[in-house]
Amino acid sequence: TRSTRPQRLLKVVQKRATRGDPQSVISAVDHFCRHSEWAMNVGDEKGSILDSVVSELSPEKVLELGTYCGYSTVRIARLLPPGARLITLEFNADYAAIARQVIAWAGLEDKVQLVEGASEDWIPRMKEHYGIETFDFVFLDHWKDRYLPDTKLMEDCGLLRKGTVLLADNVICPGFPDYLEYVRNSLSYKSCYFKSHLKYTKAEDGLEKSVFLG
Ligand SMILES: O=C(NCCO)c1cc(-c2ccc(F)cc2)cc(O)c1O
Ligand SMILES: [Mg+2]
Repeated sequence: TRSTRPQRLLKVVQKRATRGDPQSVISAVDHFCRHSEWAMNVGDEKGSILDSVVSELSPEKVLELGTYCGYSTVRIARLLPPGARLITLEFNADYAAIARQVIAWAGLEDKVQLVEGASEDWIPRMKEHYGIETFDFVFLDHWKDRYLPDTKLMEDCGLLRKGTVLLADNVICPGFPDYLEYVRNSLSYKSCYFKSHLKYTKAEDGLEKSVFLG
């Protein structure tokens, strides 16, 4: 049977990128998406906004919701200080299998814990399973109708602290109106919009950065 798009993306990474070199993995995926097939990763333009937010924060404890093929996982993990940890949750087993190999090819497996399963099942277990008190940075890039319930769940589980930064992909496309309304109107968040484009296209998209005020 025909290979899947994530499988073809992994092949390109293993063919074009150098083992242990995260930047070459990023470039290989960008090349694949720009010249071969569109894929739903954050892309290079929004990716550099993600890079600047992570670099500025230098977070110790990071949560990513929605791994897909591991592109943003690699973008984030390559910028983390020594000893920092990234936990990434992926519901789709096929995506998780590919992402593990992409993360390993980048040589970042020591910084990244990929957890397969539903975010609503795993968020309540972060403390007991992974010894996490609170997260410094959360990247939301999973099912758009899960952004708001999972954010409320993180609040209820005490996983956010004063100053925790939430960065959400896809403000416009596919979009998440309920989450946007919440973080922009809640007194518990200071929110701002980084305008960009849907990866490798002219369509507008953007990232919403929201700081939890406690
Ligand atoms: O569903 C998404 N993510 C969760 C599953 O991994 C997702 C979708 C799209 C997208 C798709 C189809 C289209 F026409 C436009 C955008 C883009 C993204 O950045 C995304 O994260
Ligand atoms: Mg996205």
